[in-house]
Amino acid sequence: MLSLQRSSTFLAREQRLSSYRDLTGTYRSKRRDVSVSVRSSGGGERTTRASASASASAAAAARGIVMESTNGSVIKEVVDRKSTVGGGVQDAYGEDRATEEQLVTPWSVTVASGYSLLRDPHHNKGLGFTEKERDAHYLRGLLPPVVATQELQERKAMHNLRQYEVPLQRYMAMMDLQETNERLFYKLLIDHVEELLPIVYTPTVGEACQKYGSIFKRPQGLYISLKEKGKILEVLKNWPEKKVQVIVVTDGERILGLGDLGCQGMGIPVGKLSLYTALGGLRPSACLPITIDVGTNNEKLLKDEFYIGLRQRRARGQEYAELLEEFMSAVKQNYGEKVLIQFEDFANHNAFELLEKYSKTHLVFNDDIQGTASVVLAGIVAALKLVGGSLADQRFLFLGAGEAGTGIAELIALEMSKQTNAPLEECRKKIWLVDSKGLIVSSRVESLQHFKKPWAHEHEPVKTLLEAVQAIKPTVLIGSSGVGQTFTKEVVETMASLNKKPLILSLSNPTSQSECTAEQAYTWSEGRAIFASGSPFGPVEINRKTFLSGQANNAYIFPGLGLGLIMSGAIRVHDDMLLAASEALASQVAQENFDAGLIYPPFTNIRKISAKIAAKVAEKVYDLGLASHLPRPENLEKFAESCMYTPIYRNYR
Ligand SMILES: O=C([O-])CC(=O)C(=O)O
Ligand SMILES: [Mg+2]
Repeated sequence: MLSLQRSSTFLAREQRLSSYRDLTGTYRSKRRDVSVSVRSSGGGERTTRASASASASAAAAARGIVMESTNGSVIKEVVDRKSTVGGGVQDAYGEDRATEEQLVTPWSVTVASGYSLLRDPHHNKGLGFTEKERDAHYLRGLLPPVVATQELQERKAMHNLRQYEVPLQRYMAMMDLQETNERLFYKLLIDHVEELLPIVYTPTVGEACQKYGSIFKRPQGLYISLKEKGKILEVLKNWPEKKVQVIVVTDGERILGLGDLGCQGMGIPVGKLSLYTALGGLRPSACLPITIDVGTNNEKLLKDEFYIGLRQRRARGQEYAELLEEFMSAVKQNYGEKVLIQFEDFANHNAFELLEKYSKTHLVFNDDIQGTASVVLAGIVAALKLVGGSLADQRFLFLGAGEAGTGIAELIALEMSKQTNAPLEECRKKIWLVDSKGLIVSSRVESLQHFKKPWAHEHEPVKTLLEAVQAIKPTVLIGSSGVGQTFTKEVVETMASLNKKPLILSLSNPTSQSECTAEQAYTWSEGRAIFASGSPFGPVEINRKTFLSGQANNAYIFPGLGLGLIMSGAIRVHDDMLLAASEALASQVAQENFDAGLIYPPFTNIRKISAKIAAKVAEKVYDLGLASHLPRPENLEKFAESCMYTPIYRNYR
């Protein structure tokens, strides 16, 4: 291990000299931001932003000369740890390989200082700037005298957050923190993951998306609308970070189980990516949230004066396909083929098509189809310890035959086929799906959408879920319908009458859309159900006995999966990687979890779990010959851990 120091040129004084007050007395800058390519003398190219008034510095920087600000201050900041692999030197993600000699050669970037430093969320430390830093970086007088540690700031932030009783207010406070002091935001999220996950993620993020227009303060992520057609590459270039490694993109048509929220779906990519960093250790600057706005068919939003998106109905067909094609090509052109693109919360019809089309040419995966499948398979495999029997001994019934339902069904069938050597087709026959028209059976095959066809087995028509439970006699019941309260008392009671330990998974999000609550599942099954849900439920007390339930949410999988793909330099996603992720997660359920009736490990250990998932995924990537970061690190789990971002404040010297 060695650490890389890079020197940063701070241009505070130049900034001041070139600033003036406008007529309203507001401080204005004469400079225009320009993109500048900064090349280290060692040859590794970095692109950053500098200012035109600093063009001399920029030009010098571009030639690899370390510039000093006009008063001569140069700041060195320690950047993320580097690891030595196979004699060459590689950064934590396998990027920018350089020799040791090159690494000690400084390269320069321009970073704000003084007043601007306090308003730069990536570098701000609040009251955490030391006396020396205050002197060196023009902060004297801009902060009160006290110097507060990050731990103290964390305690204060948590104290303040807990004063809010309304979850949406906590969400807004967290977003404010992310936008003002990124490292403190991640420290909070990592150290209090169980408490804060329901705030920055489901269920509160769902409400935030519904009200996104009215709570909107500062833009987060990148908006690409029909207006940007023909200019998407330019739009991507406007994003300030150049080393993007993962993009989460939505078109907002099916946000959780809340339906079409159009442009306001942005809360989802933002939330998912904050988990990539907090749970999976990807650097915040490597994460890019994107919302593609092709309109919305949500009448309420179209009439809402605070709506932030295009006020038109959704583009479909060729117009939609062309915009997406331009987007996908622009991403590859701008970031290369190793950037991971996670499709999130697209409606069924587009989700399957986009995945099918772009999985051949890009590093893509659909979290709702594949991430959910991987996490649910893990829960089922773990649950077998409590339920008994093998995977092939179970009968599965789904309510909901969309992305999640068919995605999970297919991954279960694949795993079953792997375990038993039975043909996939045979394994699928143990899995039944109910959609809005009843049980999916062969007599309906002509009218079924293509992704439902493999599940049309021989059976007489069955109209309702209850009748389907009675007819199929499942051991496992899975809700993926996006419709709340559909696992009725009769349905759960029937499951309990058929099974000693019925496995019931209510996956739909947010909490309002859950097929049943934890309390209902435990009460109606007389405490015999093994239950997990997509959104979290607290402990339930029945007859003075406490029941816990796990969260079957793709948040267990995508951060580790993403880390594994990125650290190995994967160029394609393969089903075997999803199975590997699933096995890795299932193996993390400890005896004490089982004893408490849980089929998932607690989120408190999630960074360790993510490292294990990443290692297993990377192993598959290497085994399948899809890795571009060579040579393969010897200990993948240690390597994954060493890659992970930590939110501790850095020293500016
Ligand atoms: O976001 C979540 O909590 C899980 C998910 O992908 C969805 O429900 O669409
Ligand atoms: Mg989703």
